[in-house]
Amino acid sequence: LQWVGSRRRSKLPPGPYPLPMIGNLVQLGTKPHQSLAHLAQIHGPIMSIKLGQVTTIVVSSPHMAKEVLQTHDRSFSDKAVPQAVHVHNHHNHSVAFLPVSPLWRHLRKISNQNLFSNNTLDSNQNLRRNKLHDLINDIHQSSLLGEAVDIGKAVFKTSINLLSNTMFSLDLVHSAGSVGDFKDLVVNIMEECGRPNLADFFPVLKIIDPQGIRSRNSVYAGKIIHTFRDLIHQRLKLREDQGLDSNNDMLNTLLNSQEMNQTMIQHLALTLFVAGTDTITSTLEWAMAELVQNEKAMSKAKQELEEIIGKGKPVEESDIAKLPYLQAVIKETFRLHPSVPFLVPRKANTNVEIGGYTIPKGAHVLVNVWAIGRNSSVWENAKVFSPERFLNTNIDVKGGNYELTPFGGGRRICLGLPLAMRMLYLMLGSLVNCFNWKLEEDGMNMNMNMEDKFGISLRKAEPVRVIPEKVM
Ligand code: HEM
Repeated sequence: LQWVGSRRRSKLPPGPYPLPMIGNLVQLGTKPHQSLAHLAQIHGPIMSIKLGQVTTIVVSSPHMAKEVLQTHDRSFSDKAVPQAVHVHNHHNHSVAFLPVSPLWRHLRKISNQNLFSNNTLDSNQNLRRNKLHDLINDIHQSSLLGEAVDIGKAVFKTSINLLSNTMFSLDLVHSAGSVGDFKDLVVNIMEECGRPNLADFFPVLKIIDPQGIRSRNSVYAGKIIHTFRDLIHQRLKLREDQGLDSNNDMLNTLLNSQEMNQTMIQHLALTLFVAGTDTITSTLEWAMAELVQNEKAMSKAKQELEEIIGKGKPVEESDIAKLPYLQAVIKETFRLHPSVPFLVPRKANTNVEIGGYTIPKGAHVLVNVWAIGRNSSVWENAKVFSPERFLNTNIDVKGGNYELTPFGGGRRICLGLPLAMRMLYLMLGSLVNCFNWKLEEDGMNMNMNMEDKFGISLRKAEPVRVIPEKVM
């Protein structure tokens, strides 16, 4: 491994330079977002690290993020596809990993039309309302029993069933008990994709798969793909028996599309389910963790909800625009705990000059949004959870404010952003307005472990377990 430094006007890689801190090298494997943020404080907002045959550029300032995501979007719009994704030919089918190409455009368009456009989302609000009510009922049952709720599990069940209803018109997870299996598969996939893999840096190791990452991921992804394959077969049988498909869902549309075959549908579903469930779950876990420890923010959020929609009621999508404090809580959660801390790594498709450096063609480019969110020259009291900082600003998360880009930006911006935002507001607002919460251990909202765990996404290392009390 070579630390090749961050000198201005240098053509990268000019090194090698000695790595400044061995501790950081060790940490690179387990907490790369933190150690690279630390190195950025010393070496500036653009760094280059060469491991094996791969040069990785890490940018850590809003200005550099803008260079990558907007100014040179075209040059950085392909993805650096990890070996972990080379399973079941997923890299050749997934909208998240395909290079910008006619197939990628088609998959984005068909997903937008059927899932994410404002018209579609407005027309299937009822689905989300129903799944939200299931969530509130589950939590109400726990409150009657005085049981703690594992927020991650509860939210994961809601997210996955919401997606499975939109796509397949059914609940994929029925009981709280069966959430674990599917959640474990998704979490394992994210962890394997984020794990440093020697085969990504030394191509000669690709066949050997020395850490077993590809082979484990093949098993996890295979299980999910089989589930979707069975669902597609059941639907085809139904269409054959009944002569028509009365389900008004995404599967119906995809099966009718000349441009999609069954394999493409399975991989699209895998991409959307994995990308969409882990990110939403971890964001809500962090938001609840911050709120239960921050009495002032929690009571302000409750007060706003009570005034605008009424005490103890679930949030409706039409309420969202009237809830600035809730919106600020979500933004503040994204600032401190972006669920995809480096975005999905990009790959330079040509030599590009940014900020005085030449990024070589083929280099991997990471935008450290975690570091940007905690940078004290960008944010006042950067370490403090304070939703108020967003109350009188126009900063939003839609890819135009480079100090806050949890969904990325440019043409590869998160496809699921419009759905994600609706789900986050609905779930967080309703959890806050329908229940009072205290920590499981002793009710003292002081000592929650706020350590994170890096996969490709950043989750809480320990689950958030909190005891609900129904608001009457
Ligand atoms: C809190 C929620 C979410 C966060 C923070 C998030 C974040 C991200 C990020 C950072 C990227 C990479 C963007 C870039 O490289 O510029 C991405 C891509 C993507 N996301 Fe999300 N995401 C979320 C929810 C969802 C949901 C709900 C879905 C779908 C159901 C989804 C589907 C996708 C897809 C398909 C891509 C790949 C797009 C492409 O490469 O063209 N995401 N997301």
